[in-house]
Amino acid sequence: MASANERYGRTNLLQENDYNYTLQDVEQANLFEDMFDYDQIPKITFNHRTVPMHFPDEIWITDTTFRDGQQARIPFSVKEVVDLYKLLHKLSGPKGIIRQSEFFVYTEKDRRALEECMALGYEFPEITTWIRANKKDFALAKDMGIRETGILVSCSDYHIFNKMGMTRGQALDKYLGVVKDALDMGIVPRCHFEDITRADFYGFVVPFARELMKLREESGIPIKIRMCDTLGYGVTYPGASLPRSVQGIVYGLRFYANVPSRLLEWHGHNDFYKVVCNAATAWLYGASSVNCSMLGIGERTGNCPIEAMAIEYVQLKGTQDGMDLRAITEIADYFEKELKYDINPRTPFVGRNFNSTRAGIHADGLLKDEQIYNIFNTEKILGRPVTVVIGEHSGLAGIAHWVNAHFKLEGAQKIDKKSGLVQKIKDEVDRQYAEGRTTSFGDNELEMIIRDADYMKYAALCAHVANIGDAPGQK
Ligand SMILES: CC(C)C(=O)C(=O)O
Repeated sequence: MASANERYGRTNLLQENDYNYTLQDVEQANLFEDMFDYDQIPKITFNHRTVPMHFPDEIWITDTTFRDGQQARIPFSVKEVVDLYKLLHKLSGPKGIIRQSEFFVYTEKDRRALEECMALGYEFPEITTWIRANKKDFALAKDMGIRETGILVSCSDYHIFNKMGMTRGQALDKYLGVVKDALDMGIVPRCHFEDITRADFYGFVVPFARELMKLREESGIPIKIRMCDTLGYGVTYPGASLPRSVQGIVYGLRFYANVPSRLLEWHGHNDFYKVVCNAATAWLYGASSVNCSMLGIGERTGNCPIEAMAIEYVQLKGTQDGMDLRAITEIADYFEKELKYDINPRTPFVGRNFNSTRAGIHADGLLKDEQIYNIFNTEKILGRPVTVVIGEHSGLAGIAHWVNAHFKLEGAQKIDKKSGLVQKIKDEVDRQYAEGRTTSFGDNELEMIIRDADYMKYAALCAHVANIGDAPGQK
């Protein structure tokens, strides 16, 4: 029998360009120990090769909350999946910016959640699955009316040699066999290239992708490649070398393996704080799709937060394209209230304090013109008015801003920092700090201070809020 090197060699591959990288069926694993010496912090190396940007005409987001996200928490109930899926649909909008969401189908409960979401009849996000790579699971997905499914095809030697105990040739044979099974059943395979940022790009990743594109050509079925930055090693610095260069990976798959943008998807993790920038870079260099989870839940430090990429989409495209960004706030509320999930208060776009200030000097600016200290009109776009947290340094301006926002006072109703009520609140706040308090004031506490300082005024403020149909209380 021909060796893997011969089988996947030059003659066996598409010949569209001069760079016909062929499988290097090496005897020893290449673990890139110059970059990844396990006893040291990994290194970012540079070969100073830069690649051109190529922003696809159409970009979108896919969701992995119910797969990678769910793996890192107590499993969701069927109702929770359905509720969250409805919010994803709302965020997605009619153009399907949140295009797909992947579901497990292992257990009875998984399948019930999937069926209930399918029964909603939404076009977006399309429901896809993630399955074990065997014929039984393919049949299961097919029977449930699933068009596309994810399959694990780990591609670094850490996985091929050290986890699966195979050679690259054996791994390639196995993966192609599984993909062929999916194609035989008429299912679109989404190949999850696990650990691509530690894989031999020219010796395994590109030759494998070329074989997949050959199968795509033969079958007419669009085989997708998901580039999985499993441990978050990807970097976006110009001239950084492979396998860590995000733009290098995307460019290489497009150019050396002829994978079209619409079949390329980036899936990152946040181990080195780079997950959002890496995903945006994947878009900018030619991947149409980035894979995310709500609030970035997922293994270890998590996945790329879907809300971050929804906002990034608008920044890059200059349009919301039908997305309802207020769904971001509803998702955050659902996680906090229904799932009892703690969101770090500083988390951009969803944390309690993402648009709040404690500094009196900032509050003073906010009182004069909100734009001075708020990133954008967070009330209009996300349903999150800018807030002031009352602490030791909030000052009269901060307290006045808090009263106006908390009791929803507009225009002439607004109270000024020189008002007697504001002074009384400040006196009490100062008194408590002078007695040794160190924490900031909660909304309820401040309400009680107002009630004790001026009961009639407090009753009038509460009546005002009740009249405009909302209870007081900032997020
Ligand atoms: C299991 C794989 C596909 C994954 O999610 C990852 O690499 O992060």
